[in-house]
Amino acid sequence: MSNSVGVVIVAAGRGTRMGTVENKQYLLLQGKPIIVHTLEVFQQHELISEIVLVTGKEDIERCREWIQLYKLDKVKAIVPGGSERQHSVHKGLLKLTTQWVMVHDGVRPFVQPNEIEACYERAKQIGASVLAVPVKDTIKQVDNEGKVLSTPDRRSLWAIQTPQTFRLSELLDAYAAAERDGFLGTDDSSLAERAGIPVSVVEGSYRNIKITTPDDLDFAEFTESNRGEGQS
Ligand SMILES: Nc1ccn([C@@H]2O[C@H](COP(=O)(O)OP(=O)(O)OP(=O)(O)O)[C@@H](O)[C@H]2O)c(=O)n1
Ligand SMILES: C[C@](O)(CO)[C@H](O)COP(=O)(O)O
Repeated sequence: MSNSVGVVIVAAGRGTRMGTVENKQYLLLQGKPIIVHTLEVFQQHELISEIVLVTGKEDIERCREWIQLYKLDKVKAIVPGGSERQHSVHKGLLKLTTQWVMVHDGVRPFVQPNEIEACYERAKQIGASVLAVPVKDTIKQVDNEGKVLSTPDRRSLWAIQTPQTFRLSELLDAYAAAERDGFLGTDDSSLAERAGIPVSVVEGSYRNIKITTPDDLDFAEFTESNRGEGQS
């Protein structure tokens, strides 16, 4: 239990922006479901002792079969998700028994082992951490009619990824508070921030994409087929 690290991998989304019949987390990348690629990164990491996988209720059985087939023996539970990502994460958190938790999107298969380690080290120092990259484009705030309202200073803007790392007890409290207050966030850190938990960014890689739209699949195929050929 002391300094043990578990991970909740959420894969209960519908993938509406991808628009495929098959849910995007189960599409094949080099012959293997995307969710299996993601699970393998954490299965193979020495820091991680437990994995909780959150999926659609109708997908639990096939996920169980893949877990057997690919020998993913760190997966301690497969739980059905909720209607929003936040609900899915919450259900997963309730199954973990470790001191620390990483929350990771099932559709981010390109996270690197050294990034996982850096996230954990920073969380131990600060309280919590999120993997992120500085934004490369100029960002504008725009109103509903398309009128530009402002141009925030890019130097303070980061695009946030996963994993996001917390003390499990603190994140559970933050989730309970969000539910009580009816707060819905698009990431886990936003719940921690409103609970007063200090969060630090860890600079990651632009390759750690969330596979969201069809163009992301082209990138994913390219990256996976070039693995081991100079790609980190
Ligand atoms: N109710 C939900 C919604 C999302 N997720 C998971 O959260 C991650 C990030 O969500 P996103 O990529 O936006 O997935 P979807 O919600 O599936 O996509 P979309 O918004 O296009 O429908 C994904 O691994 C997704 O499966 C989840 O577990 N439960
Ligand atoms: C958690 C996340 O991946 C960080 O970028 C992202 O916020 C998930 O948001 P989505 O709207 O569910 O894609």
